[in-house]
Amino acid sequence: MTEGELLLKVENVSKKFCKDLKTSLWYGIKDLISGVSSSNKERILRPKEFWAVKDINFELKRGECLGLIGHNGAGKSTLLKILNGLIKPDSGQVTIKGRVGALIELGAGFNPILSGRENIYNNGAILGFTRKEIDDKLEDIIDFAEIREFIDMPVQNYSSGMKVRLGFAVAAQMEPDVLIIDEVLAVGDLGFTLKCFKTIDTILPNTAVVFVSHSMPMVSRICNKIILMENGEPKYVGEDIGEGIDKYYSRFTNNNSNVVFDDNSLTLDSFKIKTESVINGFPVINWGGNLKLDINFTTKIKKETFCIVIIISDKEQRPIAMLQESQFNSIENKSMRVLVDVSDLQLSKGLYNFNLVMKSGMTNEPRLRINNIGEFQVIHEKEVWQPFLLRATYDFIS
Ligand SMILES: Nc1ncnc2c1ncn2[C@@H]1O[C@H](COP(=O)(O)OP(=O)(O)OP(=O)(O)O)[C@@H](O)[C@H]1O
Repeated sequence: MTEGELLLKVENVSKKFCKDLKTSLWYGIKDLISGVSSSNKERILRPKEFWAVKDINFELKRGECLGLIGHNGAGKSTLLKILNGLIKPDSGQVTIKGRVGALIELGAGFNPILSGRENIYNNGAILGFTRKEIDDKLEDIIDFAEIREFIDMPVQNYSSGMKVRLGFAVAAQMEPDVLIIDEVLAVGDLGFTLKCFKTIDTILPNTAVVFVSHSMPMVSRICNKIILMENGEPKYVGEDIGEGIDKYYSRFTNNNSNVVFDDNSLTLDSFKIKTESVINGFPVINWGGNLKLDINFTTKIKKETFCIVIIISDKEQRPIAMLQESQFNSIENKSMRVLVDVSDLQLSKGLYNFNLVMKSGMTNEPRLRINNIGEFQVIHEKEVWQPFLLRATYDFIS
């Protein structure tokens, strides 16, 4: 076993499906009769057919983890099934060296009427282990899955979480060379998910992992390569996880700001993020640079003290930071302009948006709240997913 050894090679893999079953069956019969041998025919779409996976290429070495991301229906699971040999591609080739452990669909690979224990033996045998070898691993698998009480119950009576526990325990404890994991991990509870990530960290140096997920924090946590799929096609393939994730998020961005609350005591005229460059439609701020905002509004009531609150959220709408609040006194029907400056912005690389809240400085009651009022991206010259930096001083005492 050598680190860096090529374990998985995917060359020009494509798979087409048909949108309706009747036509699909008809094409199947036609193909059987005519014997589709020419690769040209395989690359042509007939009416109602579409590419679920199109021209995917990548290589994965021992110790590498590939994150496969994309919107619903992008073709990720189909590609995993091709890798696992469950589906034959229409064109292209998959070369795998060594043993494959896969956790693809809930309960897939298990016989529902057999018990958990019997299924462990079945799966082990499929992976090429002898009965004695499985005997030696059995206890570890049952312990890892934490389902000892239910190990002799038919798998069809297992809960979703129990199926995923058993599936991951078998896939990971059988020392696979290539480990394929679909979103299913999300079904496990937090304790089990954390345990799975710990296991992936432990086995990763000896394994090539392909990991499908919609959770970008999970992808950025474990992957060192990424493929973004869109309608079956690779939209980004590379080692800059941050760039792949940004491209994924930018597909879902909507520039419509969202007025959540408005009591008509002031109107927002404009909210501008002042930057020198714009990439892919987003204002760009260099990591450690200055964030400048230019906000214009008109106050409609007099003798009110307003408090301005600006919150920065990430693309999953989690609040990440809040700017220091500030107060101002209103004058009836008066336009006001406020310039905001935040220096040394050390947010991680990625896309962010602002929520703006104007509240009464006296009662704290909200007057106006607008979500997703402006988006920006933080970039960094390094290709790593830089975490949030906290300034610290170190006192070395000898
Ligand atoms: N057996 C099949 N017959 C016909 N179409 C199929 C079949 N399996 C998948 N598809 C279609 O292929 C496309 C890709 O599906 P796939 O399950 O690979 O997407 P995905 O990226 O895994 O999506 P999700 O994030 O929702 O799991 C979808 O349009 C789906 O409807």
